[in-house]
Amino acid sequence: MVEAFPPDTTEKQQLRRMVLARRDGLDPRFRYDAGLAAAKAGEAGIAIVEGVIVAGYWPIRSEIDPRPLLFSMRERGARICLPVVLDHETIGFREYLPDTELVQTGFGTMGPDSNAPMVDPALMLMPLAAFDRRGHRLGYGAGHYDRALARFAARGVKPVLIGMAFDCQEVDHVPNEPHDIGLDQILTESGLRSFSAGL
Ligand SMILES: Nc1nc2c(c(=O)[nH]1)N(C=O)[C@@H](CNc1ccc(C(=O)N[C@@H](CCC(=O)O)C(=O)O)cc1)CN2
Ligand SMILES: Nc1ncnc2c1ncn2[C@@H]1O[C@H](COP(=O)(O)OP(=O)(O)OP(=O)(O)O)[C@@H](O)[C@H]1O
Repeated sequence: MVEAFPPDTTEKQQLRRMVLARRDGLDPRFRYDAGLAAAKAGEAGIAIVEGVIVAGYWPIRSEIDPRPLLFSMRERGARICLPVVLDHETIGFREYLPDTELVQTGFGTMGPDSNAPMVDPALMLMPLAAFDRRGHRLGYGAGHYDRALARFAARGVKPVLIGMAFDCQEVDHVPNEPHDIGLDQILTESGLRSFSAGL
C-alpha cells in the first residue's frame, strides 16, 4: 500500500535524481572555478573566531569542493573536522589536524582515522543534493545529517548550518518532513545567502 511509505519519499527521490544528474553534468573546469569562487565569498562573509570548530566534508561524486575554504578558515584560526560514518545510521565528526591521516570512512568518503578525537562543530558546511529559497535541504537520502543534528540538539549543541552547493542545485521547492532541519545560509559560486528564520 502507498501508505507504507512516507508521503514525500518518491518526490524526494525524483528530485534528488534530477538535481544530481544536473550537478554530475557540470564541466570540470567550471566545477573547480566554482569551488574557488565559493571560497572567496565564504572568506568575505563568514566570520571566524580563533578556535571555532568548523565541520566540512571531503568531496565525493560531483560535490562542490569545500577544501579551499576549509584550509583558509584553518589559517584564520578555525579547527576543522570531517564527518565519518560510524554505522548505517550514524555519522560523527573527527578533528582534522594538518598531520591527520585520512582513511576511507564509508560511502566513498574520506575522513580522519579513529585516533582523531570526536568533536562538536559550532559551524557546519553541509553537502547536499538540492536546496530551495526557504533553506530546506535535501541530502542523499540516508538521513545521516538530520539524525546527527537531532543528536546534537538533544545535547544543546546547535551549530550554524551553511549548505554548500552549485547554483544549479537550487529548486523551487524541497518537500520537507518534520525531521528536516533548515539551513541558516547557502554558499554557492555566486555568493553567500542567508535565509530568514522560521522555516
Ligand atoms: N562528502 C560527503 N561526505 C559525507 C556525506 C556527504 O553527503 N558528502 N554524508 C552525508 O550524509 C555522510 C556519508 N553519507 C552518505 C550517504 C549516502 C551517499 C550516497 O552517495 N548514496 C547513494 C546515492 C543516493 C542517490 O543518488 O539517490 C549512493 O550510494 O549511490 C553518500 C554519503 C558523511 N560524509
Ligand atoms: N532525526 C531523525 N530521527 C530518525 N530518523 C530520521 C531523522 N532524520 C531523518 N531520519 C530518517 O532518515 C531517512 C532519510 O531522510 P531524508 O530523506 O530527509 O534524508 P536526507 O535529508 O536526504 O539526508 P541527510 O540528512 O543524510 O542529508 C528517512 O527515512 C527519515 O525518516
